[in-house]
Amino acid sequence: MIEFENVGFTYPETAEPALRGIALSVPQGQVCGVVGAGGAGKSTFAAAIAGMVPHVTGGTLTGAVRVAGRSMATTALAEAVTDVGLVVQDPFNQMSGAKFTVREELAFGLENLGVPRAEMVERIDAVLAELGIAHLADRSPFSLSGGQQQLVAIGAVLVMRPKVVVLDEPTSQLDPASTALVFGALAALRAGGITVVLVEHKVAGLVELADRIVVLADGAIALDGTPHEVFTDERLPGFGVSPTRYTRAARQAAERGRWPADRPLPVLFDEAAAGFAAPEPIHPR
Ligand SMILES: Nc1ncnc2c1ncn2[C@@H]1O[C@H](COP(=O)(O)OP(=O)(O)OP(=O)(O)O)[C@@H](O)[C@H]1O
Repeated sequence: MIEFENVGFTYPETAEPALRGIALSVPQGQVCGVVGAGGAGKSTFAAAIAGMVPHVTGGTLTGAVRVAGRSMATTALAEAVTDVGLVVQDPFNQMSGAKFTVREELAFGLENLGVPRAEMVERIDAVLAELGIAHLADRSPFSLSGGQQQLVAIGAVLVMRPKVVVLDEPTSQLDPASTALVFGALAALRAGGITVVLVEHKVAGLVELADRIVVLADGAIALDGTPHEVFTDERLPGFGVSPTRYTRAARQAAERGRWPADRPLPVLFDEAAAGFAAPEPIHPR
């Protein structure tokens, strides 16, 4: 669904490329998490999938980024929105600012596309139900919590029925309760079979949601694997990404012979609890 063919990108008036030699293929329905240190290129990578790089940023893109077989470099942004939806950190900035209710906010992009009224209502009702925000339909978007606003921003993307949704740190400005709302919405997207690319620092949520994790470092792919492969990889801290506290604790325990040798290191609490509760290995005297 998403193809990067040896992609490099340099912002205007900068010397160092922000992306280098990126080659990857994200199949339809996959949830791909993206992590990496500050400045590693995560936002640039996300923006390249949505065509903002290079259409909005300018700069020099080499190689090809394709979504659903279409090259994003030659697809007009107005057309790309039906293929890829982009959700960014700050929900406030994503509001049209012109609309009085959540329902009208969700109608905004559809009106621009000229979608017939009856279909608009159908699409909006379906998305409100999917995200569990039907009760907010007649509220002003500006009266909502940050988490609710982010759900509206995700909803505004979903009504366009994109094939791919890209989210760049959608929870970074949110408190734990709002973060939980957004992760709930992402789980609904996942269940709906949509292809998702999620740049996210909150590892516990990411590990539960993602099928795959890509680690970016200096604009290149440093690691690419399942959440367990990547988050238990000893090289991870070298790329500026911390393993979870459960992996760290179990690794220390393993060094002291106190983690079952046949058990993979845990990433999440439940796996750690199960490993620590396992019977002590019997040491021959
Ligand atoms: N508009 C821009 N113009 C010039 N350089 C930019 C621009 N945006 C980002 N960069 C540079 O490109 C590189 C990658 O930045 P990017 O924002 O993609 O990284 P990131 O991994 O998302 O970082 P963070 O986690 O801090 O958001 C960095 O060196 C950054 O300084």
